[in-house]
Amino acid sequence: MQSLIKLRDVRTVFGTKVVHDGLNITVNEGEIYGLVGPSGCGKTTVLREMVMLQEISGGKIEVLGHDLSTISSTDAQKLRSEWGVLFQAGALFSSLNIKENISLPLREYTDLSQKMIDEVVKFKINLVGLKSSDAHLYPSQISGGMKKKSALARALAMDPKLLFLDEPTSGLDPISAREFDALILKLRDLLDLSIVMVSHDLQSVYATLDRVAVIDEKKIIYEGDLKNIKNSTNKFMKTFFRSDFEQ
Ligand SMILES: Nc1ncnc2c1ncn2[C@@H]1O[C@H](COP(=O)(O)OP(=O)(O)OP(=O)(O)O)[C@@H](O)[C@H]1O
Repeated sequence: MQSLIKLRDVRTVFGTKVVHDGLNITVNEGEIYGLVGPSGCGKTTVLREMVMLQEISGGKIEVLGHDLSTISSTDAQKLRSEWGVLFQAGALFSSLNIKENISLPLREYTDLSQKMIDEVVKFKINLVGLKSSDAHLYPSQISGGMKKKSALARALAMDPKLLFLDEPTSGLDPISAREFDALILKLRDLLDLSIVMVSHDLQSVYATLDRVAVIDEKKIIYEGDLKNIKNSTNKFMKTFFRSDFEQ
């Protein structure tokens, strides 16, 4: 199996605060890989480091065969078009409607004609389960679930191999959250995606993840499938995966 993302001995320091001290992570092709851990352990920061929004203080990150610390700006620009990102906050531009939001990456990274862009956007809107008639609505006019779907459609605009999701079900009601889990699984199979997902949502973790990495005390304290979790003696893991320990 090919590994698409490799973090080796990654260190992250903000001022005097050490957030990560030697993270090792391997994300394989085709898997849905989760990052969990206590609040403030640096899950979002790892995701930002993987997509070149945050520099690391030490170690090495490789994504799709590129060492991020030595990559040229041309390769970096190309690499950015090979992944999609769904961040927790500020997902959509409020002054643009759904169609315009999804069009953004196509305008930035391609020279497709307006007609082609409209076709791609129409397809993506359908792919995530929105209606064609939703295209002209603005973020303020749609539900939380629809916003997440729109942001997902935008993340998928460029047909990425890799998708990064930061707490995709946060703020959603339980029904919409489970619907979003199902959508992620469906899209992974349909589009052959590899997905890295930060989550606090235990149901989502069990419904979607193939493997999980647990960050605690600045390190990865567990990396593997969800079956072996109950052998852990770590306090966070015992609390987070409580139902597994009670069986
Ligand atoms: N740009 C920054 N400058 C200074 N400190 C930062 C910066 N970004 C993150 N931090 C700090 O790094 C730590 C990890 O933050 P991060 O948001 O990655 O945690 P998290 O695990 O995603 O948290 P949560 O689960 O609460 O969302 C926090 O203490 C945060 O304050």
